[in-house]
Amino acid sequence: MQYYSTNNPNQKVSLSEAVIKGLAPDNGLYMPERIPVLPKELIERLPEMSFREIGYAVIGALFSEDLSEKQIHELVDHTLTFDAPIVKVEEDVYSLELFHGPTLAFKDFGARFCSKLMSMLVGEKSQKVRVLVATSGDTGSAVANGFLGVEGVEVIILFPKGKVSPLQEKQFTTLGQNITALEVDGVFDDCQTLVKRAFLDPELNQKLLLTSANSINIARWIPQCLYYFYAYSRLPKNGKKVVFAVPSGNFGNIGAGILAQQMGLPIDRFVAATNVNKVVPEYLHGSPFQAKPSIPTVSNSMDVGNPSNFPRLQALYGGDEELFREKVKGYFYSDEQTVEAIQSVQPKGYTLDPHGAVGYLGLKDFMAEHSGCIGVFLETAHPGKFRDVVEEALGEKLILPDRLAAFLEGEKKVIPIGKSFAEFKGYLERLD
Ligand SMILES: N[C@@H](CCOP(=O)(O)O)C(=O)O
Repeated sequence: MQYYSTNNPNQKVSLSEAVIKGLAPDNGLYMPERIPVLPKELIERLPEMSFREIGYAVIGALFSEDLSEKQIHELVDHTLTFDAPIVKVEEDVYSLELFHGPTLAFKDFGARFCSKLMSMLVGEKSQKVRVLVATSGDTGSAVANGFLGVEGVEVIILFPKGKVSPLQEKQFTTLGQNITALEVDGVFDDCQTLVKRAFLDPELNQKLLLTSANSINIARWIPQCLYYFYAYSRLPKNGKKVVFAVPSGNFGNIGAGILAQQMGLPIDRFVAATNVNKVVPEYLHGSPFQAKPSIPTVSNSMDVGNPSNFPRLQALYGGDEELFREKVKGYFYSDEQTVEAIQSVQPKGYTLDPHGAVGYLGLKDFMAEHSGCIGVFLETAHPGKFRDVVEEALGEKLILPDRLAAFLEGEKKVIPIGKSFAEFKGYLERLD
């Protein structure tokens, strides 16, 4: 299978090149040239299959031209080491809990897959691989964890100073070893711009082997489709139309859901739910797409003003805006609404995190306008990662899972930098 750049469908590369480069040289995102459709019988059999069996079938359909069956099994086994249960919150409303991995966020799936696939494809390179990552909170910790101690790889994480939750920050600034955190005096979009410029800089690429573990890289993006298949297979549908509501920032997660749908998973619609960083909901309501500076919110992982994966969503709908707006419904919410959702759902016995709360609100609004649906919202991170916000909303202390509390022990180590590319480039040029 080859992968084309969203900026030029004729610009195609192999799986290996797409993964190692991360971003296409024309600044486009790589996309599979063909989306394989799974046989109907397989979709019908999903409820009898384990998460890993589903993984072998889905990843096999996408990668079997490039990887052996053994490699596909290794990749899936390495990735799916924890569950992604669906939990009933209300009648016809389910939470897909994606926080049971090592760093308690959905990014663990993609980060684990990405690190494994990269090590398979890079092989015994004599040159050190530098993984550059921009994070608004969760990607940083998942990638740091996924690549910690991997020989021949150095991870450089750029995060916006003061704009990620204290626990998220601890998760990627305390690890040491091959993980370095750069604290950028700016917003997430500045971090994302810096890493993208580095990938396109001829001098840097002459000297260093740079790649990405953000969802711009297909190795991070594609495996996120797996939990849509799994959740669908476990949902008691009772003949109702299935809707997924996805709290969205960089829009990779919802893109992976649309990929699953186009591979034959019978999802009726998607809800793209955001905080006040609402450029995509505005587009879905008919405005032209217009990137804007990001605004800090209580759901900080979604504080993205220029979502990287927007071109990928356009590509998935073949550039048909009408179809895109028909299949994906956009909603956005203020911090007050987010906090109210956390408060109103708690008495039902379920604790939302601020991102899941935005997804829940989007799902409820969609269901109020469309009858006969059953809905799943993605709980993208554990509420404990945002304990300041959640504890204040609920007026009670949260019990942190041990593996989250353990991060509090470490000492924060960062390199502060400004948001100019010259400064970042200077830092990279000094690496040996
Ligand atoms: N929400 C993200 C921002 C980066 O997104 P990615 O999916 O492209 O890595 C974060 O938590 O860092």
